[in-house]
Parts: sequence; structure tokens; C-alpha cells
Amino acid sequence: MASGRVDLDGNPIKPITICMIGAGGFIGSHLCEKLMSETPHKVLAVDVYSDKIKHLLEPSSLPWADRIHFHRINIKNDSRLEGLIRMADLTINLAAICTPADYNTRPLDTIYSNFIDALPVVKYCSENGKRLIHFSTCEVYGKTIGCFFPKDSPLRQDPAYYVLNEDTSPCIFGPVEKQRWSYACAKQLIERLIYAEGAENGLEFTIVRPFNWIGPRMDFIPGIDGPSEGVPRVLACFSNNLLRREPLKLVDGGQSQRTFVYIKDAIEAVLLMIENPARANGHIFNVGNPNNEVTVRQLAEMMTEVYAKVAGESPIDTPTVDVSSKEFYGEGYDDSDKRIPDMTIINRQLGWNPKTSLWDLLESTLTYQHRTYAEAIKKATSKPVAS
Ligand SMILES: NC(=O)c1ccc[n+]([C@@H]2O[C@H](COP(=O)([O-])OP(=O)(O)OC[C@H]3O[C@@H](n4cnc5c(N)ncnc54)[C@H](O)[C@@H]3O)[C@@H](O)[C@H]2O)c1
Ligand SMILES: O=C(O)[C@H]1O[C@H](OP(=O)(O)OP(=O)(O)OC[C@H]2O[C@@H](n3ccc(=O)[nH]c3=O)[C@H](O)[C@@H]2O)[C@H](O)[C@@H](O)[C@@H]1O
Repeated sequence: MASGRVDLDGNPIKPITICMIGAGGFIGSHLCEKLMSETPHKVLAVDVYSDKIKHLLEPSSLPWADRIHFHRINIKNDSRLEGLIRMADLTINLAAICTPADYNTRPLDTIYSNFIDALPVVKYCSENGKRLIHFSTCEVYGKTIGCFFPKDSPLRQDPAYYVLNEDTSPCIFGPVEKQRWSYACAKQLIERLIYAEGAENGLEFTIVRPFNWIGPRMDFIPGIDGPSEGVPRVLACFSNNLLRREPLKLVDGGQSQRTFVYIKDAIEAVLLMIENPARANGHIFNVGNPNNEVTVRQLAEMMTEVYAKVAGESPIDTPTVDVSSKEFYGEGYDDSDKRIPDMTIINRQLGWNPKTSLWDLLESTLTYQHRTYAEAIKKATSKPVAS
């Protein structure tokens, strides 16, 4: 399986040990899967939850059983963290609060999670001469320059004012009272700190800016494997509505635009970063799919059509409903208008390109959602209500 593997420059790839913090989350679970099935690397998997990687940890007869070890650690307050970073060749930090519903309602937790809790990780890597791959976000770009032009300005159509480039685009956030930006601002500051550790102390780092990675195991379905009142990211919100045959809620008319990339494509990019340090160190990488752009309304329409196909059910009569952001997210919400990643740097350094179309990735993801949750939802909704 793993013998004879070479990097992009033709050099043999040596097995390494990776300390992966946040390994039990959506991205972490896919990265662990990839590392176990296609590489010889070892993973020290750190998280407070392990449900999404349970299938990789048990039974002990799995072929990679001796290459993955789970450490149930909250990085906020656990002295074992430094030891694990020292044992590893590379640390990948994925741990974060990263659902928009939290940014304006739990801004302190959001800032602590994305900045304060990441500080020791950066410090231990720097002090111990260990390489770090840190997960930031495309939200650090905030809003596009284009959205400040008048609605009918032709400049809005000029890519110079909306395509987001790592080295040249500014980071444009709303005012402080729009607490939506607490997450983006904390991520931006940790990026700056990592960059400064590189410049002043020689930290070997790579920063990843994911652009709406989606796929199986993303977030939770409220009331099934997460809190009934919880608000996950849009893929899980819309999946939940489709599974329950409810209208999909379009926040402020669903006019915001996003580019969605399939998690399996994006994980290929991360593996290239892991195995090509000379090409990845010192860089910030956009990882997204510029060809998969839709408005949120178009996403809702496409998900409705795809779900009808995979579930064999016709859509409900009113598939979408408009809702204000204040009603949906509460006070202090704001939004990124448009997110198209510039792919020049990742193309040049790692030769990576996304492959999967939005339709195809929704088809495989919604097939998974239907298979995983449809029965549980049926049971939950048919339970008699206690009097
Ligand atoms: N999914 C995306 O498209 C996307 C986009 C932009 C940025 N990101 C970034 O990528 C990273 C991973 O995102 P994800 O989608 O997998 O999110 P996720 O919520 O599924 O995973 C994060 C994991 O970190 C763990 N964690 C959080 N705080 C922790 C702590 N104090 N100690 C130990 N573990 C802790 C959580 O339990 C969770 O399993 C985050 O940093 C996020 O900001 C993701
Ligand atoms: O995934 C990313 O790249 C980054 O962006 C996400 O932010 P956002 O795209 O705004 O979050 P989603 O919950 O996926 O929402 C996308 C859009 O759909 C809208 N939405 C969401 C849920 C819903 O039910 N209806 C609805 O219209 C939101 O208002 C927003 O405009 C999150 O901040 C992070 O996970 C991440 O850093």
C-alpha cells in the first residue's frame, strides 16, 4: 500500500508521526481515514470527541490499529499536550469553534477557542522546532471589495474586486458590534502570530484557508446526533430540513454566494502539504473550488432536487422559506457576500486542483445523509408526544 511512495520532487516519502488536534471533527475524521488507508504515517489523534473516528479506532484487528492512537484531551487545560507535540514530527491544528451560529451568540468562547487556545500549540511547535499546519479559514477575507461599489457598477463584475488571493487581498470585516466577525478576527490574529513566529523564530508553518469544504460527517443533525436547538452549518441545516420534509430556510433571501468543495478533494490538498514540506512551508493556501459557485438559494434548490432523486421522494410544495438573519442567528450577525478562491499559489506549489462538481458532491453527500439519518428521523418524529 505505502511502499514506493514519492513526493512531488520524486524523493521517497518517509513515515512520520502527526499530532492531529481536532482529529475527531469533520475534517479530522476524513484526514485520519486518508492517512490510515493510503499512507504509512502514524497519528496521535487529540480531541474531546471520538464518535466520527470510531470506525478507525475499533476493532483492534484493523490493519492500521498500531498507527492511530486517540487521546481524549481538552487542549484548554491539559499538560499532556506539549508531550504529544514533542513526540510528533508535525502538528496539525484543527480544533476550533467554527459554526456561525456561535460567533455572535458565544463570542467569548469563539475568540478563546480560535485564538487563546491555539497559542500554546504554536508556542510548543516553535520552542521544540516542530512543523505546524494550522487550519484558518476563508472568513479571514471577510467581505469583497466589490460589495462596496453601487449595485449597478460594472466594477462589481471585475474579478480584481472579488477573487480572494492570499498575498494581495485585504481582510475586510464589519464593525465590532457585528460579532459575527469575532471568529474571522481571532483566526486572522492567530495567522499573524504564526507568521511572526516564522519570521522571528524560524517556525516551519503552513496555514490552510478552507473555502466551504462539505461532505459526509459534517456537523450534526439537530435532535438526532446533536442538540435539538443547535444550528449547524448550511449543509447540515438544509439536510435536516430535507430529512424532516420542512422548507429550507433562506437567510436574508439566500443571496450570499459560496463556492463549495468536496471534502475528499480538499483532503488530497492537505496530504500534499503534509508530504511536501519544502513546497508547503511558509505558505498560506486557499483550498476551495472556484468552479462550484452558487447563491445559497441555488444551493437550496439543487439540494432539494438531488435529495428527491436519492431518497426517491418528491419535494414538498413549498421547498424554501425566507427568514431574516436576526430571527435565524440573532443580533450581531453579518455575512460574507462572495467567496471565490484564487488558486494560483496552491497550483504553483502543489499542482493541486479540485475535481468534483457541486451536483456530484451533493449526490454522494445526500446519499450518505439519507442512509445515515432517515430511519432515525422517522422514529423520532413518530414518537407520541408526552402529555
Ligand atoms: N469545514 C470547513 O469547510 C471549514 C472551513 C473553514 C475553516 N475550517 C477550519 O477547519 C478546522 C476544522 O473544521 P471542521 O469543519 O472539521 O470542524 P469540527 O467542529 O467538525 O471539528 C473541530 C474539532 O475540534 C475539536 N475541538 C474543539 N475545541 C477543542 C479543544 N479545546 N480540545 C480538543 N478538541 C477540541 C472538536 O471537538 C471537533 O471535533 C477548524 O479550525 C475550522 O475553523 C473548516
Ligand atoms: O466553511 C467555511 O469555509 C467557513 O465558513 C463558514 O461560514 P458560512 O459559509 O457563512 O457558514 P454556513 O453555515 O455554511 O452558511 C452559508 C450561508 O448559508 C446561509 N444559511 C445557513 C443556514 C441556513 O439554514 N440557511 C441559510 O441561508 C448563511 O446565512 C450563509 O449565508 C463557517 O464560518 C466556517 O465553518 C468556515 O470557517
